[in-house]
Amino acid sequence: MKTIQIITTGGTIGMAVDPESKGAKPTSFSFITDNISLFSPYAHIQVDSYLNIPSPHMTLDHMVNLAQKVTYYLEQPEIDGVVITHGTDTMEETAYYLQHVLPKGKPVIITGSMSNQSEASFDGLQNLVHSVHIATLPESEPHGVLVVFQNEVHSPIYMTKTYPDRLPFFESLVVGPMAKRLKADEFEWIVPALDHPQFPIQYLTKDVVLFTAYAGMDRSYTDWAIASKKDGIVIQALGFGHLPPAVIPSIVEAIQFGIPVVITSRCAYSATGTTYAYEGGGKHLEELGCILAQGNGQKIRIFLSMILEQTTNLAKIKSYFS
Ligand SMILES: NC(=O)C[C@H](N)C(=O)O
Repeated sequence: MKTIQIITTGGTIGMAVDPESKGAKPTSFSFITDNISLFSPYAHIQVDSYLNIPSPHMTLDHMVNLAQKVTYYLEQPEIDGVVITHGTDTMEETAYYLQHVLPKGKPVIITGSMSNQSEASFDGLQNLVHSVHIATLPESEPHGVLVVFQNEVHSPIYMTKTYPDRLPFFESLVVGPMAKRLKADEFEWIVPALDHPQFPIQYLTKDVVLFTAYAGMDRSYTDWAIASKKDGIVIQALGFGHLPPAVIPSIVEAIQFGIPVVITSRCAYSATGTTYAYEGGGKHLEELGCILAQGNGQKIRIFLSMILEQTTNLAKIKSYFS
């Protein structure tokens, strides 16, 4: 029988309705030990009640400390895999970070819930049992970090929270889920493990900001980023990666100051390209020294933060995005 280490960080899965405020707040994870018999067909579990915070409270420091804790457990010969509970709001950022920094070999699964423990629809127990099961499967091993939610298994590279209030909650836009749980304990593995760079970093010390472009945007956000000496700027630009002309002089200044400016798209199916040469078009932005990136803004921000721990050379930074 395999041993799976559960690490709690919080999220709705660790919440119940607070009688005073009548809203969901962090409570305990005792539902795990109360339901141990549901886990025992798959694995022996150990629970590290590490944190119980809502995921909007997650910081880069939390992610770094979590990665260190997960690494510690992965290094223990008696531990076969790790399952992390996490709030769904920023789950994609933490999952993406962990995927790029953790050693490969043993599965690491991230899960949570959309209903809290006071609701009849509480989905945390099911998601957690499925996650423990998936952490024991050899098919999970090449993937490294996976997100398990509502009978689907996702890659942190593509999964994103698409609906805050209804199914499917999470989707892997472009590729779809890596695997689906078809019925009791049967899985269909659909997409092979994806390639991605590994960063041998211990810390995230850089301050990278993320803006969304809009019709009529001016240079005030980017000017503020320059004046505040931010280490990097990511802009979810319009369409295929385009910006209003009023932003451009500030972008030029940022690049002159050595601040990398990374352009992604505010479209749900985010992609950028050099189709347009007009002022602020993708071709023009690239000529100015902007880096065109594929992926959503919140993940590109984590990606740039990791790269900046390795290099601040603009050409080298750009090579990570090719
Ligand atoms: N479903 C959830 O977990 C949402 C919650 N606001 C969180 O991210 O912590």
